[in-house]
Amino acid sequence: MNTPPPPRLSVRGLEVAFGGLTALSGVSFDVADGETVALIGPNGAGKTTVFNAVCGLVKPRKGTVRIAGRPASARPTGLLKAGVARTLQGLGLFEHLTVLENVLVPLTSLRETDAIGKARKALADLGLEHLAARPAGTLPYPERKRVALARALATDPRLLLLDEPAGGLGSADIDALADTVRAVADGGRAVLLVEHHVDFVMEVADRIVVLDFGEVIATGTPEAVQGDPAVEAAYLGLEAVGAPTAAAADESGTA
Ligand SMILES: Nc1ncnc2c1ncn2[C@@H]1O[C@H](COP(=O)(O)OP(=O)(O)OP(=O)(O)O)[C@@H](O)[C@H]1O
Repeated sequence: MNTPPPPRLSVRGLEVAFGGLTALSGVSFDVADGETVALIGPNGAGKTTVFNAVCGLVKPRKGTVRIAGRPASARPTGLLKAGVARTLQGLGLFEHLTVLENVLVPLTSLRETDAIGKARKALADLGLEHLAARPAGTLPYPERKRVALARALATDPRLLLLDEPAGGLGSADIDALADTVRAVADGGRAVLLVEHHVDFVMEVADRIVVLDFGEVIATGTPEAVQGDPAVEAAYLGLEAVGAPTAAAADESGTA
């Protein structure tokens, strides 16, 4: 009998503490090849900490993170080798380098011509080729955000981690981003994203994992999660699944 291959990403029983604060407790979920999973939850729920644990930036007190069945590496080169790429909330671009040079940064281990070919293809895929020679810092925010995504995609990741990819974008850019994410997953890659933008999550996610106070309170399709009473309660009575703003949280606290 053939054993099925392990999931691209498998998180099991993750527990992370910062001093006396338990930021994550018993967090488990998988992401399969070709699947887009969104991690959502109110502010401070632990979403970024999950990302950081997957990338080895925080050390779990308990639990495991496996990439295609192997323990995840804590080193950037190890992650690259394991086919993991991540975009950052702060983008992390080198503002004085050109767009092309930024996309080349994770490709330094390749022969120069191969690296340039991959970088140019990633830029072309995201409609950025004409901006290749521009210093990244001179571009408007949506373009800079696309450069960061191109840099991650240029590495041909098997697992793409997106930290608030829709944040700060207008609706046209969000639609284009949704197309890109769908194309990435349709190409067989696994995508894990942290996102506050409800409509975007509902559109691109195959599955949603909802965190609250560091624990998974629901997992399922966007439709299932949207109607889950525990999720509604976590969002303090907001009508739909989404990130409560500070104002919304205050209002519900005084309601
Ligand atoms: N380096 C750290 N040191 C101490 N506490 C931390 C650290 N990083 C996160 N925390 C705490 O861990 C908890 C989870 O934080 P995390 O940033 O993962 O939440 P989040 O769901 O990503 O929130 P947001 O939506 O606001 O980005 C919070 O209580 C936060 O204050």
